[in-house]
Amino acid sequence: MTQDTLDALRTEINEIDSELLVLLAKRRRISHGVLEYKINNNKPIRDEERELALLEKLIRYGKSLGLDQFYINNVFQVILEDSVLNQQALLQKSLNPDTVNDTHRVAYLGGQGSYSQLACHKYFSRRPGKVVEMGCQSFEDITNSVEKGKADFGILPIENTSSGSINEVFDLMQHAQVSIVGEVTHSVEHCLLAKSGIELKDVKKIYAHPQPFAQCSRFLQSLADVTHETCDSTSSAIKAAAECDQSAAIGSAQAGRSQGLEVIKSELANQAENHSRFIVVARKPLQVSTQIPTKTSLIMATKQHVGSLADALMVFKENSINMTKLESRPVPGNPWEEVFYVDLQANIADPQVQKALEALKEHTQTVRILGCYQSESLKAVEPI
Ligand SMILES: C=C(O[C@@H]1C=C(C(=O)O)C=C[C@H]1O)C(=O)O
Repeated sequence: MTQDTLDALRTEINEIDSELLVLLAKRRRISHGVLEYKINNNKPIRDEERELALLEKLIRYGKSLGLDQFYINNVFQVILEDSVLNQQALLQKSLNPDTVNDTHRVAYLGGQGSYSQLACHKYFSRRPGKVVEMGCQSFEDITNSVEKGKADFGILPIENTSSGSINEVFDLMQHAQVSIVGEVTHSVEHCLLAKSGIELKDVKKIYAHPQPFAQCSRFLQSLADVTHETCDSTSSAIKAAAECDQSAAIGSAQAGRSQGLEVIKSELANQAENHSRFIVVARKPLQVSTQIPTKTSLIMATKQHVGSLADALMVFKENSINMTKLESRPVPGNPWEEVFYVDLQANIADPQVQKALEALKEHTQTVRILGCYQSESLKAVEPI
């Protein structure tokens, strides 16, 4: 094949890709039209039956064109998720008009290339408006900026599939005067990053934030004679590695590239599926439509009786409310006292949920609602 034939084929591929983009944009616009029907008729945004029928039909048609089921399913799951999350974000925007600003000042941990910055980009990509990024040095700086009105939103990592709950953030939420207004899950692909020419055997020091150190503990144990230096964010770890010889940092390939570092080892996390869930906080709570999947997070201190936690949890069961997370944390200054963080699949605008929260008072000393927000974890429908 000649260079000219290759160029001609690539031109054709470029044209097809552009056509695909035009069609994807058109599909998204039409799905916004469907939203109007759902608003007027008070229907849930997600229609799983329709999604399943659509996927099955596409898989059948795709097969007749020589495309396999796995490929079609993967492509269309991404398209459907985008369609549903965009409709939900638009609906939320119409319900909370005072949050619709031209610019959102967003505080997150670290700077260029931090995982929090990637989560920030993902969350705000579905929300119109310009994002002004405010990289911070600590989680406390983030909540302080939101409390003082220096930032409109803060992004905080709350849990990870490899290292579990991020206790520092749970403890901060006990007292921070902020509300949870959203969540975003982002896959975290840890790589070992170093200056060009450095190989794994040359590395004597690894820089990272404590979370990546915890999430890659198995890989780190396999290295002999390597020291670890904790940094306050992934971006500062990458900067440090960019300035030192015989050293490396743990971060995303993308972040490493932005500082001229190369990937010398990838897939470092203990779990192959390494995802972090971030919460988005703001000063004021949001109103969430009952037409979309919603989460409510709360902190409660139960009474000091035998079985009081069990009694409190029974309230959720009796009201058919699904609990997706329960976490206990000590109360600073009160040894052996605990508070419980609870995530519910619930909307506080629902009378049944209000009834449950009222009943909860009987079994608790305090209950504080941390926020009610759009749940972004959509469970994909599975065609057979
Ligand atoms: C667009 C719609 O809303 C959602 C998105 C769908 C899509 O993008 O095809 C299908 C079903 C719904 O979950 C719809 O109901 O048709």
